[in-house]
Amino acid sequence: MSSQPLRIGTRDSQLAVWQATLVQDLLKTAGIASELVYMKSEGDINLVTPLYEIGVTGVFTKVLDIALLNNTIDIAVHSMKDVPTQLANGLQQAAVLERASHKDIFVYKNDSDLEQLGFVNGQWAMGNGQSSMVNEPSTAAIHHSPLTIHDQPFTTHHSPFTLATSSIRRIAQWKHRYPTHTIENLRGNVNTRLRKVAESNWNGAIFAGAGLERINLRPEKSIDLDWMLPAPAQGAIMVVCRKDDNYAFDACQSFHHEHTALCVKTERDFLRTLMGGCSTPISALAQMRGGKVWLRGNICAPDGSRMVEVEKESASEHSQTLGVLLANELLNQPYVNEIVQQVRNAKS
Ligand SMILES: NCc1[nH]cc(CCC(=O)O)c1CC(=O)O
Repeated sequence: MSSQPLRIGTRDSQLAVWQATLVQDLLKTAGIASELVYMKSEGDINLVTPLYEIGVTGVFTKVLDIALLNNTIDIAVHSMKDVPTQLANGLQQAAVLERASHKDIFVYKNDSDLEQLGFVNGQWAMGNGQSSMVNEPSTAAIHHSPLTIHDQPFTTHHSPFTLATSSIRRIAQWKHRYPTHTIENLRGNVNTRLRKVAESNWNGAIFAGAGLERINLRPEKSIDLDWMLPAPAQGAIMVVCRKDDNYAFDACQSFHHEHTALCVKTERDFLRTLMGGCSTPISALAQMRGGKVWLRGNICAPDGSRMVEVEKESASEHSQTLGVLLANELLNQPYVNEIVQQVRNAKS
């Protein structure tokens, strides 16, 4: 149908352009011509009223959603963790790329800071009440939701420590582990945030490992936060197209990564079942293990005073519903409804 190049919409940050260029290269490998269309995520788009009706949400994705629906681009490339769990009406997922690192990382100034965080001899000390590191989950064959209620912080010496991040999810998990630390706001794209950290007196800041690694900006002084559970779909890239656009959809199938798509779907089902919307203190990580899907997820009180975490492994026939199942198990645990209420109140 189309001999015109596919128009790939992207935000104009370095990371967004890198991700869109990756998709362009993959399309080229599949013999499909494309071009990049750059958009500002905060533009002066005069469509405010219809937005609600067409179901557009998401500060990073809105402009590209509208461009798709207005037929000025054919596909949009997003960091999947920024995409609302409910896509705008008229749009569909065309592909999910193979996941890069899902981890949050800590970018720091001085090696002595690591000791203060309990990272000694190349290992994270466990806080009281902490279970295994999230990136080394238990390998028991099948287990049904062994539950851990984490309500005791990691304790270390009480020197002042300032962490910079604006993510509710990262703040909550950090405060849960280090309740005495000070948190500073840090906004902007990754380049801006790295610069602000370098110019500040803060001890350090948290970034998504994938974001910095993709554009070769991961500093030497950085460490994987193996105890922190990531945002649902962190490290994955999603390509979106119009629902009726078979050409664009088909064009993306050569790089659709089935395992990644199943894992991030599971994480996003977990998130959606607990609470619609993004920027919540809800974390989740799903991984394929010997043909099964393993999922761990948690919700934190925004002030870090509590964290409730659950995990479950599913035979493949149940993998489509694992995220919903685990979220419902979490909702039945003590404190969770209370935390959900706190989060809802904080958002409205
Ligand atoms: N919310 C911003 C955002 N969205 C996606 C990434 C990084 C890439 C990814 O997670 O896939 C980042 C930056 C960060 O969290 O440090």
